[in-house]
Amino acid sequence: MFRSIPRVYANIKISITANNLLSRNLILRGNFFRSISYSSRNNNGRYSRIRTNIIEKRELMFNNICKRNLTESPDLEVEVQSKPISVSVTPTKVIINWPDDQTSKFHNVWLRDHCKCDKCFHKVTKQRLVDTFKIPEDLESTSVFPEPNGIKIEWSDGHTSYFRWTWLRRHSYDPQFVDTEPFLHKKTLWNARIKDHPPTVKYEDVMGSKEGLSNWLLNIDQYGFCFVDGVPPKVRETEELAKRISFIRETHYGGFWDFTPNLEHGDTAYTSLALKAHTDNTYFTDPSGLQMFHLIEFNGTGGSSLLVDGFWAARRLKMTFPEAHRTLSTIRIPAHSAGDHGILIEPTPNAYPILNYDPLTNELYQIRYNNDDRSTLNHLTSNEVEAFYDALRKWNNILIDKENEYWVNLEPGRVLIFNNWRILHGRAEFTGHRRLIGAYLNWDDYRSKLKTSHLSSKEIDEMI
Ligand SMILES: C[N+](C)(C)CCCC[C@H](N)C(=O)O
Ligand SMILES: O=C(O)CCC(=O)C(=O)O
Repeated sequence: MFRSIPRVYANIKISITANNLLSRNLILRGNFFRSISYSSRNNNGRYSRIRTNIIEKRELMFNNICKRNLTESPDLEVEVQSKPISVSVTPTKVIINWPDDQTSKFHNVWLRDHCKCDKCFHKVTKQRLVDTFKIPEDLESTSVFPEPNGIKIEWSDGHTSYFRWTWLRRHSYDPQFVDTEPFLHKKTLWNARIKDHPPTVKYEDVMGSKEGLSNWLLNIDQYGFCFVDGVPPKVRETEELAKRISFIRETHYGGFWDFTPNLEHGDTAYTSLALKAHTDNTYFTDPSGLQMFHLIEFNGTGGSSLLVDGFWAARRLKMTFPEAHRTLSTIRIPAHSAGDHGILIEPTPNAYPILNYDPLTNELYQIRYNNDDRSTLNHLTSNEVEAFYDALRKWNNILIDKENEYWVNLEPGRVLIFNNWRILHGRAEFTGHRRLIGAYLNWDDYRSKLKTSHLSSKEIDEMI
């Protein structure tokens, strides 16, 4: 547990004197330290800031307490580090020095544009009310008054803003500090050994409480899939379970599906053929985020379900064949769904890489892979064609490695839901009658429910 962290109080007054000379006396009296810093315009008109810090030994203790606790929760980092040591201003910025010796610089226009007072930000709709384009380009702070939990800023346009230290620390952009969604990034990659302890929750927990729903969603986020046991093997209850997360995504296959191998739709899913590991909807610009399956009737042979952790496979590829990994992260693949009369679905732009990384965090966020739905490769150079097929073979070898394949027999009462942007799924061929029901859910609606089922409204306000 965290020891109670001493609070640091700040009592700072900054004033801008007349004839534009900037003289600032920052007197910061806190339990641990005093800091006196001031800026003045020197002879050639440039601002220089001289700061003398008198830091007593107790401040080191403060830092040590902070450091020991920081590793345990990035959110704590926001809390603990967001009690500034000193604040200073320039004609265009407000500068905050944090206890960990980090310094954030915020443009005046950025702060004014992000003001969260009732006049500038709609408390209910969480939308901006301030007119960004009426903020003076030469906006300056006329006075700044830091308080225990935040800072009040009076602006040259007559407006007053208030920002919580925790919000400023979380949204600092120069530099950036905190991963604003730490709990969403705890991923557990897995291989075939997951069969010994697949993530599983109970239907009555999911339907019965917010905690049950949140736990289900956190499992899906962490493992990429989760079973729900005890679900009545019926359409209504299964559809209700899907809607526990969000409304169902309608596609050209309909909304909530209930299908058998009767080619009701022009897709091999509606046959008894084997389906290799794939993700669905590579032909949509925005592939479904979650896919739910409930096998409610089956009397035949075969038909086992396959799951492969695409994030695990991508990591294996990157470690063993980095060049192939680079190829599949860059070469864009076209896809189509054209089996139904009057349907020709292709994404915009018309091709995406199989492995999609966030250009900002360099985190793998989406796998788009269905070799059967891949369209004609008519846009690659000769070298790219050779590189692509070489990389594809390496990728496929990882997907079909028994070490990485999790085969499981779905059965009535056990619902499977998985992240279609991460988990590849497939099916063994089968004979006989097989009735599968399920649904797609949108990615953004899933992530929204994941956050709102886990975060308080105050935490959500901190994130936006
Ligand atoms: C709607 N339902 C899940 C039954 C079938 C979807 C068809 C799968 C398609 N080949 C794809 O990979 O997206
Ligand atoms: O029939 C199954 O078990 C899965 C079908 C499938 O892979 C799909 O609909 O995308």
